[in-house]
Amino acid sequence: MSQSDFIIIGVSVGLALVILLASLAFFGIRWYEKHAHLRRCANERSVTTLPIRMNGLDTSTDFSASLSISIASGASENHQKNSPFNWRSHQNKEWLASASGIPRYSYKDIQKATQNFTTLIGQGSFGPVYKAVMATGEIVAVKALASDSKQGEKEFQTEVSLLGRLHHRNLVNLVGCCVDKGQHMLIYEFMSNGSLANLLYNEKERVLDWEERLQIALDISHGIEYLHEGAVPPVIHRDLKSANILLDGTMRAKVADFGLSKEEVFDGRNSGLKGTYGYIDPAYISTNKFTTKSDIYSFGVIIFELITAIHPHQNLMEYIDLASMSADGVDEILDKRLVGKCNPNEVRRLANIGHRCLHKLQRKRPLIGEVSRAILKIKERRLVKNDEASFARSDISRTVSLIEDHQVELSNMASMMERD
Ligand SMILES: Nc1ncnc2c1ncn2[C@@H]1O[C@H](COP(=O)(O)OP(=O)(O)OP(=O)(O)O)[C@@H](O)[C@H]1O
Repeated sequence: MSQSDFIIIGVSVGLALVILLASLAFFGIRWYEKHAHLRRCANERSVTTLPIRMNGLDTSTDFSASLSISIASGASENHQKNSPFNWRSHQNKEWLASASGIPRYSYKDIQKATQNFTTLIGQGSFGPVYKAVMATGEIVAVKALASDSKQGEKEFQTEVSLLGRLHHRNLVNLVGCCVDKGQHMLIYEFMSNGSLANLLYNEKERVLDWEERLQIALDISHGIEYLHEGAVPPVIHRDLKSANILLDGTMRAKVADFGLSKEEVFDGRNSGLKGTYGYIDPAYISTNKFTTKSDIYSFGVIIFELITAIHPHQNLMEYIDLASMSADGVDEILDKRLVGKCNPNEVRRLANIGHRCLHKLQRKRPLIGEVSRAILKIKERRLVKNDEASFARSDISRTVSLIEDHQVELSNMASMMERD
């Protein structure tokens, strides 16, 4: 090999090495940039999908399990006490409202909108509820936290954090809040037809017909479906009951009272269990584990309230057990005011869904998506039947008009023959 060959080989190897090093450097930089970008995206995503923070402390440490609305546990209470961002501090209140994206109103705004708090429409465990007309003309409901309510303070915080990110047509929307002059108030869209409990049990109210009840069941189911399967992380309501279902001016139902579940006293002792007597999943009472299937149980109770108009405090469970003994057992417990005014097959189908929701084993209860589909099917069957009926009706009218045409032709022919 000549010297020039060595030079050529040397230069080639050198060039190849330079190209290799340059490529390595290029791909190295690209790889680093890509990963840095992914890390940035992941951080942004964790902020948007896990936006619930308590007292300035991120509560999103373990969201592998469903987030319950009563996240204000003893542990978080300790955080509250120890945190430099104690929620009572002014800065944190500002942060809470602005971070949740909920508009904040001053005490004066609310005072004016409620005509100096003279428009009382109800009283809950959270405090009084007022009807209000905001400066924009929007009609709203204002829940004022009773100043002596410790439980309410936690619930207020949960409600603002949670509802700031939850929006669905079957959830009562939080449209604002007020943290001013030592007062805490939640502002909701106004539900002019009040609660389902009032409509079912107040004799002064008009009777809800079967179609309305079926639609209400479907609306509630869609609201829960959004909480369990649409929200990230999933949300368990924990206090589903007919008093927490509100109806708007067109009788569409929405689920209300997130974060407002209260502790119930059992057997005279504070058991620490959350929810309302008559609606609580018995499996939760024995295991202390509240899952989405516990909400399903409470919804099962509401389904039977819709069918029977019997309140859970009036032995509803015993009636349900009786009804479960035969396929048409539910006919016996159907709201008297609906007898002869609804399709018994539809009632039985809805009762069947209710029974499945009330199964004593949580794992045997359906998921909410399945419940929604089953209720929708009842409504769809009716539509198909109506279509068939109208189709049959249109068939008859077509036949009648054909006969009429033939009659006209025959009489024409007869008159022609007469003429001939
Ligand atoms: N957004 C709203 N629009 C119209 N009325 C409302 C609204 N929210 C609550 N109300 C009415 O105010 C009353 C009290 O409601 P609130 O949710 O405070 O208590 P509750 O659900 O009845 O009971 P608890 O607090 O014990 O669960 C109810 O009669 C309800 O009909």
